[in-house]
Amino acid sequence: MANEAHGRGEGVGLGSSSLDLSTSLERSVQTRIFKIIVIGDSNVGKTCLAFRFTGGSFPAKTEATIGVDFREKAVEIEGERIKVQVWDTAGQERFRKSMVEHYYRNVHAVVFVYDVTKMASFENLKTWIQECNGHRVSASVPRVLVGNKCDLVDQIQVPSNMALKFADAHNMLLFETSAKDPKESQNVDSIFMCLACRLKAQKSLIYRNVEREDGRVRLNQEPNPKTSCPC
Ligand SMILES: Nc1nc2c(ncn2[C@@H]2O[C@H](COP(=O)(O)OP(=O)(O)OP(=O)(O)O)[C@@H](O)[C@H]2O)c(=O)[nH]1
Ligand SMILES: [Mg+2]
Repeated sequence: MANEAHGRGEGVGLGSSSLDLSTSLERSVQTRIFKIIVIGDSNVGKTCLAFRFTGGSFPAKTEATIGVDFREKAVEIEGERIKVQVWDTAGQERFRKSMVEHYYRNVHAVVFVYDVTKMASFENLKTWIQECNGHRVSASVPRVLVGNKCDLVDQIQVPSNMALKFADAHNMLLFETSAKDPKESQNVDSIFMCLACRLKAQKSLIYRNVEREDGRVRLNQEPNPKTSCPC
């Protein structure tokens, strides 16, 4: 595993000038990019989870996310180098409303987060799922549920069996973890790695056969042969 990148977007545009387009397309021929969005109430720990996965640590201080923060990490799965692009979204309505369309556009996987010490954040998952469905995110887009802040053992309000039932009903895997506890860091990694493995095993996203016609670059999508997902 290597390489971390980070940026902030209020107007969203990971690519930059058209001059760079050809180069970035060439690069995407070699490296697939999986866009994973992290959704949930404010203060549940979305930023900390994204930071733990991409940066390997717990941030000393966070502020409410405004718009979206992008973090990227290059990983290797079965010999293939893949970029996992984590879109860490704002939970607060006032910081997110102009951005929502961007979050869901071409998304490859969704991570729903609640705080195990706040029942309201679990109950609000229904609203987050509705929003996601309302943006025509296909049923084939993998989704996982993450209960964060498990280190606060004395304050847990959401029992595991309740979360598991909800996850089952929505066809999601459940991860209960802590962005803060260093012992949980592998568990946090496995949230994103599991999704990346599933995405790798799906058809999709692979761009081969870059063709140039009249100076224009065209990319053909090809199905990827099935690979096994470890989770
Ligand atoms: N104890 C504990 N605190 C956590 C954990 N994860 C995050 N926090 C704390 O929870 C607060 C909110 O964390 P953020 O990651 O900023 O929350 P967020 O979901 O990104 O919030 P918005 O950006 O407003 O949507 C911060 O004070 C973190 O330090 C955790 O696993 N355990
Ligand atoms: Mg945040």
